[in-house]
Amino acid sequence: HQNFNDKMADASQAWEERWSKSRNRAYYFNRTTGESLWDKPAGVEVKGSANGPQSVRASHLLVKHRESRRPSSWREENITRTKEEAHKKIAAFRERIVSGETDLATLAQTESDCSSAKRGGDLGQFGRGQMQPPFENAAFALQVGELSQPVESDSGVHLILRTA
Ligand SMILES: O=C(CCc1ccccc1)N[C@H](Cc1nc2ccccc2[nH]1)C(=O)O
Repeated sequence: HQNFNDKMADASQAWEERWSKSRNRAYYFNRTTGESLWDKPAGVEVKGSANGPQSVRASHLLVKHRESRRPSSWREENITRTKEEAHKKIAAFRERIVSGETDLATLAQTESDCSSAKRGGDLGQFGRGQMQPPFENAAFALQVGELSQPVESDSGVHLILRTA
């Protein structure tokens, strides 16, 4: 049988992050003891579950176009650019971010066609099932700090930065 110290060692390795659909927030579950905590337990490493993270935090810059689900935004009452023109704009924005000339949060504030522009594109933390599938799949595939390639959704063309 395991002595006390071994049992404690196992329990400290067993924390994993999960997503509460009811509360729309992450929580922490210990697979060894079965306990759940809302706050991240201090001083222990929390693994994403085996199949990737349960939730991510991301910011994005959206360029809408004439085929967007809602071709209007705080920036532009009636958006008429073509999808091709939107891709050109997004590619140019991505180049400026990758070159280090600016960053996504700064650009999103003036250029993003999403209301999150005011918050530097920050969408907060989200779990699966909340965002449009192409956006969700791209965001969940990013490492923390990684900038996506251009991503198309029904809303338009996005650049996504995973922040947590
Ligand atoms: O849906 C929203 C609001 C998103 C939001 C979430 C959390 C905080 C702030 C904003 N805005 C749409 C544009 C839009 N479409 C999206 C699709 C996926 C992710 C973000 C998106 N933003 C629009 O304005 O048409």
